[in-house]
Amino acid sequence: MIEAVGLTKRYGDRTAVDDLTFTVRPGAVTGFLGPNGSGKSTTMRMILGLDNPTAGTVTIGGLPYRKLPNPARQVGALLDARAVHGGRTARDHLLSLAQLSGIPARRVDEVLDVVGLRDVAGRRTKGFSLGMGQRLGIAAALLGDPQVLLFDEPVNGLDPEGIYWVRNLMKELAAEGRTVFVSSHLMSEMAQTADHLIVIGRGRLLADMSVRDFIAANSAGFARVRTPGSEPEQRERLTTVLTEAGGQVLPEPDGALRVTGLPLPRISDLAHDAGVRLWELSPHQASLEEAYIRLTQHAVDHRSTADPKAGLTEPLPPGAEPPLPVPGQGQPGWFVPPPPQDPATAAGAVPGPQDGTAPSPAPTTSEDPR
Ligand SMILES: Nc1ncnc2c1ncn2[C@@H]1O[C@H](COP(=O)(O)OP(=O)(O)OP(=O)(O)O)[C@@H](O)[C@H]1O
Repeated sequence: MIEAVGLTKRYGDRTAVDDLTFTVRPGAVTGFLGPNGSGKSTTMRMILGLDNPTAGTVTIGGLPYRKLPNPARQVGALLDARAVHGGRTARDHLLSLAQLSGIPARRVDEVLDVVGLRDVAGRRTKGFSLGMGQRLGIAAALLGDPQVLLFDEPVNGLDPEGIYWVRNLMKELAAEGRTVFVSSHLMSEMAQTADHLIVIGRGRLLADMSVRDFIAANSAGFARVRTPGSEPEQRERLTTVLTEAGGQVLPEPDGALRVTGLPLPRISDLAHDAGVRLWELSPHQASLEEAYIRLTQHAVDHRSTADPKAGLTEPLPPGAEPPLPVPGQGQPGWFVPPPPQDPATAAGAVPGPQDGTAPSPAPTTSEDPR
């Protein structure tokens, strides 16, 4: 188990990690998510004793990393797969790590098998592809058969087969009862790998909840409705009746209407009663990726000025609902699902700096299985 309490790191006047409190439990894959520069690597380095916190503490199994009796046997980490002596073979690299930590040499061949590098174990690592380097880094993390594993962006540079393999490996390690903490800036990746999510933005905690709760709290459903394009008055009439019936209606750039707050059969009945013909009435679900973008949109340091999503940081007029996205359709400024309506369903969501409230750790419900 990893426990951070009030963890803070400042570099000069730059606060990289800001008062983070969270727990990473065994038996689950915990995804550590945040935009570029949000403080994920800095947090991981502090967990591993490579950086000293400016304030707060972080412990592994109750002890700071540097106080662990035999850290390599208890904690394995992949931080930077390129941090390898290129003149050494993969086997020699792992052998030297094993010797440093008193790990038997036979374990090297075991981990080479696990990561699928046995056939190239005698090759110098400077000729390795990015994916082979990642596999070697993962082998090094597994060397001491540790109970706690940290992986910083482990699928970077991997092909689809490699990504699939890493995903399954993480799940297997967690199923064996290990603590698996994996950073990524890709929500789509984490949604498929992680059981639990810790989301940060500009070093601050934004969410600490299960993937299931995150989906329940952030996936928004909506209906897409289209009337005959040559009859704009039908579209206007439909907008009026749907709004009067309590729906929220937003025009889409291609002429369709996006409707929330009314079930599909009700939309159909209202259109029929108003004498409006429908050319489309379809259900849609806002994706988790879009929910993640909404959560972190005010915590992004670097944004392309040519990015059409830049529009989503524009403040909405008072009382206006943010428009909903259509998955897979590029529509400027239309990417963000609304926040969950019922605060009870958003358990674990932590107020972020964007709303001016102080962040606080999420309530935890599950017991430490160890
Ligand atoms: N040694 C350092 N000196 C000064 N600033 C640093 C140092 N290390 C990190 N930072 C700053 O701290 C912030 C957090 O960086 P960090 O690398 O932890 O983010 P990250 O979430 O891992 O980003 P990425 O997804 O891009 O890897 C950034 O603004 C970074 O520039």
